[in-house]
Amino acid sequence: MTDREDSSIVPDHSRAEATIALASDHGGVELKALLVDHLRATGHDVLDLGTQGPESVDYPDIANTLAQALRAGRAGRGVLICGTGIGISIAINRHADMRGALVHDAFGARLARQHNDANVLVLGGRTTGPEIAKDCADIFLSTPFEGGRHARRVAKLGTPSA
Ligand SMILES: O=C(CO)[C@H](O)[C@H](O)COP(=O)(O)O
Repeated sequence: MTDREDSSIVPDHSRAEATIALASDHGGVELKALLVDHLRATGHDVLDLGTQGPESVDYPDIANTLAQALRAGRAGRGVLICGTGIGISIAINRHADMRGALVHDAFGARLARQHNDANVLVLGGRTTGPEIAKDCADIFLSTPFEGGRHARRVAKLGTPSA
């Protein structure tokens, strides 16, 4: 049997692409746990990158860990959470290949995909309630990018000129 015939050896990139990576600092750890359970219960493959407890950790480190996981192809999209979502949003958007969208409602979650082709949903664990967060995650993960005029604008995000 060749490697190509043995599915245990050939990496399943389509499965990794469908995987959702989640990560939070201590300010988002409870909401992350809730979303991990929710996404698994609704049939998603989930990669939980921590943190796992109340100990204080630094949100830039968490954002960098998630960026590395997406870049390595371990997941196709990410969810990041800190207390407000602000710090971890700033941190993830320092990576040129990451488009993190700090979202507070369903409308923002939908437009973050349709217009911005965001690959990382950012939430605030101390600002967004569990039902709204689940709604945001469901919409974010099921909404396609519209392309067209938005593709031109998204392309410009990668080439700041001033
Ligand atoms: O929201 C955040 C960053 O934007 C952090 O979660 C927050 O600053 C952590 O604060 P503390 O150390 O007081 O728990």
